[in-house]
Amino acid sequence: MKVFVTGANGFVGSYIVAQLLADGHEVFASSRTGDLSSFNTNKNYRFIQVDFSDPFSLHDAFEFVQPDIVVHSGAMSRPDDCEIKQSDAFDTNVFGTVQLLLNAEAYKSFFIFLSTDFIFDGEKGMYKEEDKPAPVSYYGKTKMDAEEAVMEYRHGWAIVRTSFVYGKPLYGRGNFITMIADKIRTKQPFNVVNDQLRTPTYVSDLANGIAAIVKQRTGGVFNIAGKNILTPFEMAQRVAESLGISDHLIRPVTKDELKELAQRPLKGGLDINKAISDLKYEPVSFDEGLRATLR
Ligand SMILES: NC(=O)C1=CN([C@@H]2O[C@H](COP(=O)(O)OP(=O)(O)OC[C@H]3O[C@@H](n4cnc5c(N)ncnc54)[C@H](OP(=O)(O)O)[C@@H]3O)[C@@H](O)[C@H]2O)C=CC1
Ligand SMILES: Cc1cn([C@H]2C[C@H](O)[C@@H](COP(=O)(O)OP(=O)(O)O[C@H]3O[C@@H](C)C(=O)[C@@H](O)[C@H]3O)O2)c(=O)[nH]c1=O
Repeated sequence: MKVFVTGANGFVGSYIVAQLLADGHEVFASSRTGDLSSFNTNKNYRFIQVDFSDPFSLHDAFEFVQPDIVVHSGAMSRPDDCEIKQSDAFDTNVFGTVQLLLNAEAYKSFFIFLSTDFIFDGEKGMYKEEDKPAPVSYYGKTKMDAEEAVMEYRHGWAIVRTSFVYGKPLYGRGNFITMIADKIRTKQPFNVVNDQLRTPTYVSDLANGIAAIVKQRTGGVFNIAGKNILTPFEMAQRVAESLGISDHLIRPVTKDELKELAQRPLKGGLDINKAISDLKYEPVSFDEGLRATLR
């Protein structure tokens, strides 16, 4: 299959590209800036630098690729940035997604969209696919709006909701786990929130789940996340145990003490039973994911 992947320079996107290449697909990786990967020796790999919120360059990219499948991972993915730069967040996360859908329509591409547990309000927790979105941040609102556009698409779509992705970056940005491991190793004082609940997702599991959807072209909404629910402080404690460091300076705080810019769902977390039954999704435990991330 010819697969067009957006956000390929990103933390998650780089793993999606690696997995699809390993599965033998022809991968057209795209990002706004230049290729950061070392995949260019692979005959099934091409890189296209394109801003998906620019209709003209995107039209040329699609005319060149004519993809069977689009995996749209690109986004303005930091909730605090989205809260303060809301027009940029809308242009990237909503308008950009609509531009991709309009171009995909011309080639009847199957469309896979990366979404988030941040579309929920965090009152209930452990959300199922059929639960009603009610975002508490502008980032979450842009992803909910983009989901609505994807659901109008007529040539086959899947929405992959995930949460708190972690792992060893290939070349994309770091993540909470790699950041906190550094604070623990270097004994830096750091306050970590202990009243938010998340289902941390090992990045290779997420890429595997997406690869299963690419292979089967299974339509619908899927929660692809980890199987354990923890607070970020509990995760930090597990990181310290995994590193065998007890004299670290990580301290628990409440979300009100942390004073994050964007509001985040208190009880996040995604129920993954549908992915387990429909996609044969089998995520590792958080401790297994940590070992792979920290080794
Ligand atoms: N990481 C997480 O914990 C979670 C992530 N998600 C979702 O998963 C997806 C991937 O997240 P993640 O890998 O962490 O994000 P990153 O911030 O690591 O990567 C985002 C990517 O999007 C690209 N991008 C942004 N704007 C544009 C644009 N206008 N045109 C082209 N490319 C653009 C960036 O390109 P460049 O670097 O070249 O500028 C970058 O490659 C996102 O949709 C995010 O919302 C959902 C839940 C949790
Ligand atoms: C910076 C900072 C964060 N934290 C906590 C807040 C948060 O719960 C956790 C992770 O913070 P981050 O800013 O890395 O991630 P955050 O933006 O909270 O994570 C979100 O990312 C986007 C893309 C999503 O879609 C969500 O699913 C979720 O993964 O760390 C602290 O406890 N102390 C700190 O000083």
